[in-house]
Amino acid sequence: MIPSVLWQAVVRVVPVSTDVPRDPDAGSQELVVQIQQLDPGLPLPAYAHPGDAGADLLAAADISLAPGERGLVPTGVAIALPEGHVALIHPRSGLAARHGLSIVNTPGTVDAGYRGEIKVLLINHDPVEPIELKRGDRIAQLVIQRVERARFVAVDALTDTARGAGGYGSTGGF
Ligand SMILES: O=c1ccn([C@H]2C[C@H](O)[C@@H](COP(=O)(O)OP(=O)(O)OP(=O)(O)O)O2)c(=O)[nH]1
Ligand SMILES: [Mg+2]
Repeated sequence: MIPSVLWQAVVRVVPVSTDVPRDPDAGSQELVVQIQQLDPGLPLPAYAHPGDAGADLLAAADISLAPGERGLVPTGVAIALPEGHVALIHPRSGLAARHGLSIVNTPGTVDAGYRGEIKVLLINHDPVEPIELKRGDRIAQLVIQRVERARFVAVDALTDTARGAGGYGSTGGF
């Protein structure tokens, strides 16, 4: 039996085994992701601040959305995510708050095996005002995460939990 303090020390020094490429100059937080510029005139997606979770995606075309209208907007980039990762396309809160701009399928899912152009399915939720977007505008943000793949095992009954089948407001609300 290893004492808890010693066990924690052991856990801390054991290197995590991973075959995901990492930039040796950028510390362990940065994952290297290959990106193809399908529209070389546009800057690459970028993080606005250190520590940001999302890299801003740019519109590769002008687009006008009438109230309630949606549109599939090209971003001019394709990526090759390392296996075991996903890129999620999230709305930008500023555009949502100011203009009612969101994403129909939020968050959009970019699979590790996808090599096509990343596109953003925008929607104008404003009931009155159209939204005019210009090529180069930052329209969404890409959050890259590790992801698990499940092996689904069929069983007759699931394990018991405190929540059980309660949901959809089972704990109350306002
Ligand atoms: O907002 C999005 C959502 C998806 N994709 C691309 C990447 C993703 O890997 C692929 C398929 O997306 P998804 O699985 O969500 O769509 P589907 O309707 O299930 O299509 P498919 O049958 O091709 O999987 O389309 C985007 O570029 N933007
Ligand atoms: Mg799919």
